[in-house]
Formats: sequence, C-alpha cells, structure tokens
Amino acid sequence: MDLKSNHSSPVLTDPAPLNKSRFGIHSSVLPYSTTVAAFSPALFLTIPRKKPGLLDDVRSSSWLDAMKSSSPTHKKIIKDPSTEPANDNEFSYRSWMLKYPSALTSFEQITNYAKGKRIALFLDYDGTLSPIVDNPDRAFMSHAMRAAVRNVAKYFPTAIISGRSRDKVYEFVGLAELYYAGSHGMDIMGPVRPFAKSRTNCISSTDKPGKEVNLFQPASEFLPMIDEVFRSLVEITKEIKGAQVENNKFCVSVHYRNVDEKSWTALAQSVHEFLKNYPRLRLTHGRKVLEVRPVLNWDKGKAVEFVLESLGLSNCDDVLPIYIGDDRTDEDAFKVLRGGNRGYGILVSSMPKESNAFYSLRDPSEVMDFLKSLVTWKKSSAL
Ligand SMILES: O=P(O)(O)OC[C@H]1O[C@H](O[C@H]2O[C@H](CO)[C@@H](O)[C@H](O)[C@H]2O)[C@H](O)[C@@H](O)[C@@H]1O
Repeated sequence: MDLKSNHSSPVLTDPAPLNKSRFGIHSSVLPYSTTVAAFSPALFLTIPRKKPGLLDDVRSSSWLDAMKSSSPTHKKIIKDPSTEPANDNEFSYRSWMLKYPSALTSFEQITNYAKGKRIALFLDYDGTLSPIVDNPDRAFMSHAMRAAVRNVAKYFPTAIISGRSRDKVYEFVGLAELYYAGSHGMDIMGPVRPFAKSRTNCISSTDKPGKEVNLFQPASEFLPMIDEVFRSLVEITKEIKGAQVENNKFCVSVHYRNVDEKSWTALAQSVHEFLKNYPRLRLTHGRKVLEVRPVLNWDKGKAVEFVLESLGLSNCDDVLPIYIGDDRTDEDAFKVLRGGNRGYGILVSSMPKESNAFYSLRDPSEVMDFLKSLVTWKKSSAL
C-alpha cells in the first residue's frame, strides 16, 4: 500500500518539504537546550492531523496492511538464489531488478561513471550493515562487515546515517574514522567545517577518541519532549506483549516485530491516541516499527547534503555520492541524489518495492561485497 497517497492514515510518511531553502537556519539559544541550537520556520513542517476521536482509520484494513507490509519477516527471506528453484517470488524479484539493477552486476557501469570523480559514501545501519533481527539491542554487525567498512573508509569519506541514536549506532559500528548522523539525520557529528557556509547553530565538540568535530542538532529543542514521550510510551505499551520502545534521542521507536499480529491495531491505536497531545510530533512507519519524530523539515536527505557541504563536496561536478539503505526513511536520501543526477541511491531489499534508488542489493552480505569491490577498484585504478 502506498501510504503517501492515503492522507487519512494516522501514519504519516514524510511530506514534501514546505520550503525548499536548503539551510535557512538562524541561531538562537533555546531556554532548555544544552547546546546552541536554532530554528527557522523553514525547518518546521505542517502535518495534517485527524481530529481527536477519529480512530476508525487506525482500525481500518489499510492501516493493518501497512503494518504487515512494512517489513518481511527476516527468517522468511534468507535464500540462496543459486540453489533455490526459481519460484514466483524469485521471478518477480528478477523482473523488478530490470528497473533496479544489482549494484554488483552493474559495478562496471558505476565505476565507469565514477572515473575521475571523488566518491562519498553514505551507509544506513539496520538492514544495510546488519541483518534485521528480532531484538533491536542485538543488531550487531559482523566482524567481516566492520572490516569492509573500515577498509572502504580508507579510500572514500564515509558516513553512517541511521534512525538510531548517534551513540547507539557508534557503539554498534565502533569506527572512529567515520562520520555519524543519528536520529534520522537530526544529530550529526561531522568534520570541522572549513568549507561550509557559516552555520552558527553548529557547535564544536570532540568525539570519543578526542578529535575536534562539529555537532549539528536541529531538533535539540525537542529533547525534553522526546524524553517525556519515550517514558510515557513505555508505560502505555507495557501490557502489550512483545512491544518494545526505544529512545533514539531525537525520536522514539515503537517496535511491534515481536507483537502478536492480533494486537497490532491496539498498539497503533494507543500510540496514535497518545500523540494527539503532541501536535509537534509526527508518526512515521519503518520496518515493523512506528517512529515518533519532531515535525521538522529535516531528514536523511538533508543530512546527506549537510555532510557533503561540511566536507566541501557539495555542488562539485567531480563528486559522486553513493547512499546505501533499506528503509523508507532512506528514500529521502535517494531522492536528493536522484535530483539533478547527483549520485546513486542503492536500495537493499530482498523483495520488490518502489524506490527512488537507482540500483539494488539483496541483503547486507551483498552490501559487503559491494564495499569490497569499491576498494579493489580504487586500488587497481591507483596503479
Ligand atoms: O536508519 P536505520 O539505521 O536503518 O534504523 C532504523 C530503525 O532500525 C532499528 O529497527 C529495525 O532493526 C531492528 C534490528 O534488526 C529490528 O528488530 C526492527 O524491527 C527494525 O525496525 C532500530 O531499532 C530503530 O530504532 C531504527 O529506527
């Protein structure tokens, strides 16, 4: 189901930005912010909301369809295409790949285009670097994947852009040489910004190993609210077996992967009902997860532009950004790269789905192969 076309759904996908100005953010010191953060009206989104009391949409089949189709159960999708007999699913996947060719089989085409260009690499975490698992706290990446990411980052500036809190994703990845954006891009720790336009709402900080970095948190004003919402959602959902609420600092995830399907409507309904008290927050939908986020014109696409600008790589014809991700929130980044043919989005998916990406990879193991291929290509082209 295409949630974008269903404005009556309580789960809102990211609407088009109301204001196209890219970084129109003024500085101010907010009363309860620990960091220097600032807001421009351009950063706030107007989200159409249902009137209180109208919960029919939560019970409707479209809502349930969206919850069901939000992510395949990971156990069902582990297949070896070389040994499994071709079936209907495989056939439709291969047809879909005509539109989203494999980044591995199209590798030569990608590198031909990349010749003479500087690649900047953006990687989502869950479902891209680590396989989807039932327990979000145990979504570890393999040692082999970490080695592949470490290696690729030696040759190309590399950033992780995740829905997780920045600290959590750093803990999982554990590589100090990367740039990190957590909370769907609302918490960016990047390089000191000699190239970037003056942006006073960036603050200087140091990362874990003590390197000087820049911190950009456009939603810092929301911190107390998100904290309060997190605690309330833990309470509200505690009777629903399997529900898990995760604090991602500037957003909150309500996981239903381990909830019996019969209770999904009840869960969605209570979250939706509760959020009516918070008109400055919105609900989006990820892989078996409801995500509570500030109503802010900021997303993973904006985060990509921000990191590129920080690195002095924006508006350069000789830069090729590549973004690899599996989730609906990664579409914002794919859109940014597709616009003006700036770079390549690569969708990680084992099943056909519409995307703004150019290429596809089936699962994290293919992501790892792609990263390794980039390194091999880079080394050989330097000879
Ligand atoms: O942007 P990402 O790095 O992909 O983060 C998106 C969400 O990922 C995590 O949830 C997903 O992965 C879990 C572990 O495999 C899985 O159990 C869950 O069902 C998935 O939705 C993370 O826990 C969320 O907070 C992120 O928002």
